[in-house]
Amino acid sequence: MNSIETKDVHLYYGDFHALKGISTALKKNQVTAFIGPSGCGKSTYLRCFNRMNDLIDNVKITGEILIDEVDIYQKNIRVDDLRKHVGMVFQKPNPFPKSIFENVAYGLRVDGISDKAFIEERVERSLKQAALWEEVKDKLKKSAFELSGGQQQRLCIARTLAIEPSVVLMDEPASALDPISTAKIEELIYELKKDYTIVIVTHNMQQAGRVSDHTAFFYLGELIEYGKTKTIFTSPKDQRTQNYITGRFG
Ligand SMILES: Nc1ncnc2c1ncn2[C@@H]1O[C@H](COP(=O)(O)OP(=O)(O)OP(=O)(O)O)[C@@H](O)[C@H]1O
Repeated sequence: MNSIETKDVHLYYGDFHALKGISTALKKNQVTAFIGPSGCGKSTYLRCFNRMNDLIDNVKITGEILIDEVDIYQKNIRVDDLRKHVGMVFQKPNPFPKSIFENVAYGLRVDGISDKAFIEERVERSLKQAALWEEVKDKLKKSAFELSGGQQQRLCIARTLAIEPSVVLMDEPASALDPISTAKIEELIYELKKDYTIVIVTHNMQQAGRVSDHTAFFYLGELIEYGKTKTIFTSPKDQRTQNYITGRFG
């Protein structure tokens, strides 16, 4: 079953044609990695899935994007609801200036939930899912800024999970982290796919190889090749994919 399906997606930043007719079907409960040289459109395409590009002036998008069979660019879509369904984790951890607990509870409170026991249960569950609970359970009232970078990133993941999205988008989630924190995030991604569909942008090809089931290779705004990660890395069909994965450019 597919979680994300796109048909002939084009995106323009003003006159600049950044995405050139991208069609894909990304499977549910799988990890898909987007790879490709800098500036090829990976993040732009990822940001289409929760309409983050709406925030940028002068952007024009054509084509169709369905998430869990709903056309997310239809007129009657509420973007707030879409972003609950499609969560996002950014490159740099961006916790709020609040306690660890309140960071995770934030989305629930914004949603109008006030049941204390419910919130406590959901915060604990989300921190456990993000493999952070054991490290923070005795200091939930402390500021999120007291955590290490890697812990802050797992906190941001917990914050995203707390509102029970179906899809989690990750834009280079480990690129600002040390190797041990990176390994933790990778393990976590692997675990999370049981419950979520995950799309990750990464520059790190070993990482794509370790965490993803499917890989999409982008070049100059086009999707060049998409398939099982193993196949893309061992026997790509397109010469450009071959050149990229063997380090000949990018
Ligand atoms: N807000 C914007 N306004 C104008 N052009 C943009 C904007 N954001 C991105 N671009 C351009 O669109 C193209 C694709 O950028 P994008 O960030 O999606 O690439 P990327 O593959 O994610 O790159 P990187 O790996 O370096 O993050 C680039 O040429 C970039 O300069």
